[in-house]
Amino acid sequence: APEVTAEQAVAAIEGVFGVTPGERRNHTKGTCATGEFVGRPAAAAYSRSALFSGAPVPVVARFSLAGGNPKAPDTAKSPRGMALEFKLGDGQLQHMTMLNTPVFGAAQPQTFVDLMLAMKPDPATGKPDPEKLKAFKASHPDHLAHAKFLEENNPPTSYANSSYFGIHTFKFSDSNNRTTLVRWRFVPQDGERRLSAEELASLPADFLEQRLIERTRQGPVRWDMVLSIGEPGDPEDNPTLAWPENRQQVTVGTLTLSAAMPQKGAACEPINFDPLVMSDGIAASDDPVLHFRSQAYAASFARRLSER
Ligand code: HEM
Repeated sequence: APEVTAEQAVAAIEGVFGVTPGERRNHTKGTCATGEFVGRPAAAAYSRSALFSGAPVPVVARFSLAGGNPKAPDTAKSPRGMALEFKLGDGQLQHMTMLNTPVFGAAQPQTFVDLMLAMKPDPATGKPDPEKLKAFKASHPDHLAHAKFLEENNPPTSYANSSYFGIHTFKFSDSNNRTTLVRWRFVPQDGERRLSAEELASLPADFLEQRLIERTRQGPVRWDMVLSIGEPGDPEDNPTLAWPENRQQVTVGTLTLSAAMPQKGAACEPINFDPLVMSDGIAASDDPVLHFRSQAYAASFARRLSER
């Protein structure tokens, strides 16, 4: 079969959620934040990136709910996102565009597009056809680990009480050009907290933005950036497969967010958080989903810009 294109992927997302003119086609509902990142010397053993110099690096962040519904309820059992743009001193940028799930729900772009086609509302009922969703799950085993995680783990009580995972494998290169395969995640110093069943049923549609704004008013909110160090045989190009938990863990820096605000007119709004924007010392693996994302985000970005 011919490979699916980025335009087809964005059109399929629009088929499920419709279009909010001028807005992101996916992760439409979101909140901006600002702060800085400080790397630790331990990182130099893996990457020469200026990100880890130890000097404070300004960060623009965006938190979001997956999907193209601008009014998605904050109780939805869907992924939450954290996107970071690091402004390195020498004009370089580094992006990290993460989810609160340790794995993704598609080993190939086609699986993502097939999910959108299966989720498309039936014109008769206004809801997805349960038979199509069943058929999708039966024919796409690469989707199941992600779906199971979302089913078994309620959403976070606050954006500040969640871990966020880079999910894909990346290649870190040190100053001698020695390469290490890594996966990264951001672990909240406030601790992980999930909604109880009762909160899931009773909370209003909007609380994540207000809680983050209030949390940052009380003082800076921090996450540690932790690497898992890959070993031979670990999956390098499949974001649906977790690495063994006993891989070496290295804390390479701390993210500090000091302010949060609605996205309208704020610094994160116009950014295309393309995950392939990387600094010297950090490079992509061959993961086909990682490479496809860059094209899909560009297509979504072009659409939302043209409507402004
Ligand atoms: C085939 C796979 C995927 C497709 C087609 C896709 C598509 C998209 C699109 C179209 C956007 C909106 C871009 C914009 O207008 O700026 C988006 C946003 C986002 N995606 Fe993906 N995505 C995929 C996989 C992933 C994965 C694996 C992750 C995390 C590891 C992820 C995390 C995010 C986040 C956090 C945002 C919001 C970024 C922001 O705040 O601007 N996505 N995605």
